[in-house]
Amino acid sequence: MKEEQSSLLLKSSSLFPPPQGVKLSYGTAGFRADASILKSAVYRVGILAALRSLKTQSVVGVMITASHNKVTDNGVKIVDPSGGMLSQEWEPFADQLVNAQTPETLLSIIRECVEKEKIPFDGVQSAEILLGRDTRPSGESLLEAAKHGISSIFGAIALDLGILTTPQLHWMVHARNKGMKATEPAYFEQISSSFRCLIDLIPNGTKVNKLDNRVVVDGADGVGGEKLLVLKNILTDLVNEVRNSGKDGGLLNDGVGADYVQKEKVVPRGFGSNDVGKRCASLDGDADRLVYFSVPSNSSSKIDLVDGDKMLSLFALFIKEQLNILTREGNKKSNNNFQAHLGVVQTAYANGASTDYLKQLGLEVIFTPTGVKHLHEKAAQFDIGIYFEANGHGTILFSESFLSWLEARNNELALVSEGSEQQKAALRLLSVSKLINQAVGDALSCLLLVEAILQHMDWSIHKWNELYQDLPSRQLKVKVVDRTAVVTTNAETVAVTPPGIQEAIDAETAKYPRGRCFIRPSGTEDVVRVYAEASTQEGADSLANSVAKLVDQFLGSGSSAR
Ligand SMILES: CC(=O)N[C@H]1[C@@H](OP(=O)(O)O)O[C@H](CO)[C@@H](O)[C@@H]1O
Ligand SMILES: [Mg+2]
Repeated sequence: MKEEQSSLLLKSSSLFPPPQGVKLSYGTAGFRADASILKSAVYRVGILAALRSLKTQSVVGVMITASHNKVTDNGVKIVDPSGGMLSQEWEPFADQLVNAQTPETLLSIIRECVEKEKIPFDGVQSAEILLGRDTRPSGESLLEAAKHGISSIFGAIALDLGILTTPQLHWMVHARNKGMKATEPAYFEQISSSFRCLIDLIPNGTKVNKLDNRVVVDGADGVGGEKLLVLKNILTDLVNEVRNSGKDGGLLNDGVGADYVQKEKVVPRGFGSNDVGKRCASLDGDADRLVYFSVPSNSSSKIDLVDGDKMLSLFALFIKEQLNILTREGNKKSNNNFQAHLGVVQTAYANGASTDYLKQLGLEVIFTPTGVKHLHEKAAQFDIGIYFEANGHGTILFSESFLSWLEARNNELALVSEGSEQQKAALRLLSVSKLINQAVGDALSCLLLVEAILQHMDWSIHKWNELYQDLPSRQLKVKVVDRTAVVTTNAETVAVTPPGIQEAIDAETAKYPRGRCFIRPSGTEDVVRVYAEASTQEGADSLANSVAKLVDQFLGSGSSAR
């Protein structure tokens, strides 16, 4: 590393001293903490992003968001050239970099990484980083810190894209590296035109959302609400109303948003008994999660939740149907056949009833630890891989080889049987692959796909919800002295430490019919999470409470709270 580069790094890093006595770690989705202590971390992530871009000789992204967390929190994560999460191999380096106490240690860690990773670091190669942030008030100054980090690497360029949803930034990084247009209008154009294609391909052609039967969306008072209003202007018959759009002064994620709705199973602010029977949906604070819900007639605040597992089931059913049409009878004559391997990926938080349902459909179901980075990696191993977290974060990945086969098959069918059911099925799958975000779970594109499939099936939200009945479940958070004392294995379903806790959980679980329970340390909050399922709600609640007490006993003081 040249002398000028080293002194530039020493000088600029001295402007961003790390907070004393704080250790941050690159958790489930990057660094997250109270925004007031994040400047130094974000500055250093700027440096890291520039190094990653040099290493991969591609465009990378930096997103400043704390998603569903409270408005005073913020966070930062890197988007890899593929549009996915930062390669997990680089996470330890991110931790070291962010926790280095002095500019000199920081410099020596950078030097080590440059050497180990053989990063072309001569100031000749250039790095390019796309920057985005959500609507948090702290976002602007944190974004400036990221720019400082980037510009402390010679030849690195930062492109500030302003306020974006997290999936928009992922989509743009993916698009840029594929040589496609990576702008917000290009994003909206792609998702809205592929949505229109799906609608045009609805059997018998005619169904369009009746005006009084359009979805009502809770925007979590965040960036998703703002962007959905843009989409509403492009697809005028899509959404009935966007509430909590962030424009009317409501506080981000405060009694609103997908996380609140999914975990508390109550209506978000601004919804109530007037909404009985309507199809409602909720985005999270950075619009990478989506859940649906309806308000039952006997209640003003309780909801019937349609979560990520149900979305996964709906998508799986639709894709499977299209694949069946494409490969049935008349098709066998074609020399151009392909047995597409369709698989689904879930985490331990998936409702047990959803897993049973997916297996009944004949699908291969794989489990990974929590966090999209794990699910995405597994889903990418299928020709078509669908992954969802129960909280509504997920997408459908199509392999390059399947897509090229599909394009060729579609062209072949267009010649021999244009407009046939087979060709329509091919076109539907092609449209889904363009509509659904190939980089990461995306609430806006998932909303469009759900809306298109419900119209295709001519299903109400109730009919969709009846695909299977969720097993009653309960989630709790327990504050403990040191959550890292909990170490898990088997896709987080078994706690290896502290010793004896798993046996105690098993003994408790065995008391409940259809009981299932696990604990794990959160990667985004300073808590241990408890998840319990049982055949009744009382059972699930009581199992979760007993296990929360065990966590308290084994891990030291803290109060358990929902
Ligand atoms: C139970 C739960 O919902 N956990 C969420 C939450 O992670 P934790 O590590 O559980 O805090 O935030 C992650 C990032 O948004 C998301 O991927 C994950 O599913
Ligand atoms: Mg989110």
